[in-house]
Formats: sequence, structure tokens, C-alpha cells
Amino acid sequence: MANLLVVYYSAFGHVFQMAQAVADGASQSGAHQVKIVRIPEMAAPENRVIQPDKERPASGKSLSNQFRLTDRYSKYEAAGVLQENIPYATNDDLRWADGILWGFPTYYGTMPAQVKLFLEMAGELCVEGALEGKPTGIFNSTASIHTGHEAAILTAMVPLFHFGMIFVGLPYSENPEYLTADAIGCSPYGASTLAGPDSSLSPDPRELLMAARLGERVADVAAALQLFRSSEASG
Ligand SMILES: Cc1cc2nc3c(=O)[nH]c(=O)nc-3n(C[C@H](O)[C@H](O)[C@H](O)COP(=O)(O)O)c2cc1C
Repeated sequence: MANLLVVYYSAFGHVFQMAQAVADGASQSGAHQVKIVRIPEMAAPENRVIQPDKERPASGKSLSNQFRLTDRYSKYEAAGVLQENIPYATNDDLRWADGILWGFPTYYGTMPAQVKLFLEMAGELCVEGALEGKPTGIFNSTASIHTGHEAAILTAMVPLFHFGMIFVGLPYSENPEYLTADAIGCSPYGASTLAGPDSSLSPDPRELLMAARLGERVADVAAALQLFRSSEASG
């Protein structure tokens, strides 16, 4: 039985929904134990990225019509309530896992600072090689189709390579849904959802299906590696 960890950060709840789909997919793959944990805000409320909504005076270059940032704080608070029962991630969770699925929203084409800080605080595991040889997959969320979902997954691979993890993606043949002209997420690199510039979209069923397949694939690889390693150990 392989232990699968789904570790994520989500401000407005889209990545949380993807995390649940990923966990469902991982559970389908045999009798695995699956645990969902979240990365905390890390900063005091006054230093957090999402602050109570403020009036923004329009400037010549303002994109406020596109980003429509109003109501952000109430959406953030509502998403926080939905996640209240999800425990916070610890280094021991990472040690427990035979396979790890990471989820986060795209911030400037890469992972949010909360996730980067969590990885930095897991430095002792890097030094010990505690995650080396564990399979991993990444899922995320972006505002829209051309604003960084693929870049955020690719750039997140860099620190995870330092931990020695083995990457699992979403191959074309198993995921024909993303071979479409429709504006939906997902790519060979991992599972993604489009939240919309105002975070008003819900994950498309095809995105959730592919997220589940990513969970199942990482679980399969973790189970296969476990079998191989135990047969190696027993000679
Ligand atoms: C500081 C910051 C930077 C962001 N940068 C991007 C970006 O580069 N590309 C993008 O599509 N969306 C960007 N967004 C929007 C988030 O990706 C979006 O809110 C997120 O995908 C929603 O996921 P969640 O509901 O799980 O938080 C940014 C949001 C914040 C707060």
C-alpha cells in the first residue's frame, strides 16, 4: 500500500477543488492511503497578499476592468471557511508519503511565496535526501489560458528536482481532453484549471477528470516503485 500526499495552497478555492479531484484519483488506484494537507498563509494578516478590498482609482494603464479585483476578500474568506478542516502540512507528512502531488495557484508565472517558503522550510529533508526517488506531480490554477499555467508548473519543477523527486506528467494518449481549441487548462506537464480573471469560474469537468488521472498516475508509479524496491531488498 502506497501513501499518497496531496499538498496544496489555495486562496480562492480553485486549487482546493483540484486537490480533491487529485485525491479521488489517487484513491481509485488500489488500496492506497491518501492524505490532503494545505500550506498555511505563513505571514501575519497585515503582510498577506490578499487584503481587505480597497477602492482603486483608475489610472491610464489600469487593467481593473479585466482583472475585476473587487470582492476578492470575501471570496478569499469564503474559500478559507471551506478549507477549515484540512490540516496544515508538515515535514512529517512529506516523510510519510511515497508519492506527493503539489497544487498551487499561479502567481506571476510561478508558485506563490507560501509554497516556496514551505519548500525552503523543508530544507532538512533535502539535506537528508528524504524525498529522493519519490514520484511527484503538479496541478495548479491560473486566471486565464495565456497567463502562465504551464510556466508555473515548469518553474516549480526546479526546486523539486533539488529534492530528488521523480516527475510524472499527463501524457496525450491518456488525456485527449486537453487537445482542444476550448479554453481549458491541463498540459503534458500537469493538471490546471482556469479560474477566470475575477476568479469566478469553477473547474471544468474535463480539468477535474485530468486532475484525477494525475493523482492516479502518481499513485500507480508510487505503488510500482514500492513493489520494485521491496523485491530488490528481498534479493
Ligand atoms: C499576487 C498574485 C499574482 C498572480 N499572478 C497570476 C499570473 O501570473 N497569472 C495568472 O493567470 N493569474 C495570476 N494570479 C491569479 C491567480 O492565479 C488566481 O487567483 C488563482 O489561480 C486562483 O486559484 P485559487 O482559487 O486556488 O487561489 C495572481 C494572483 C495573485 C494574488
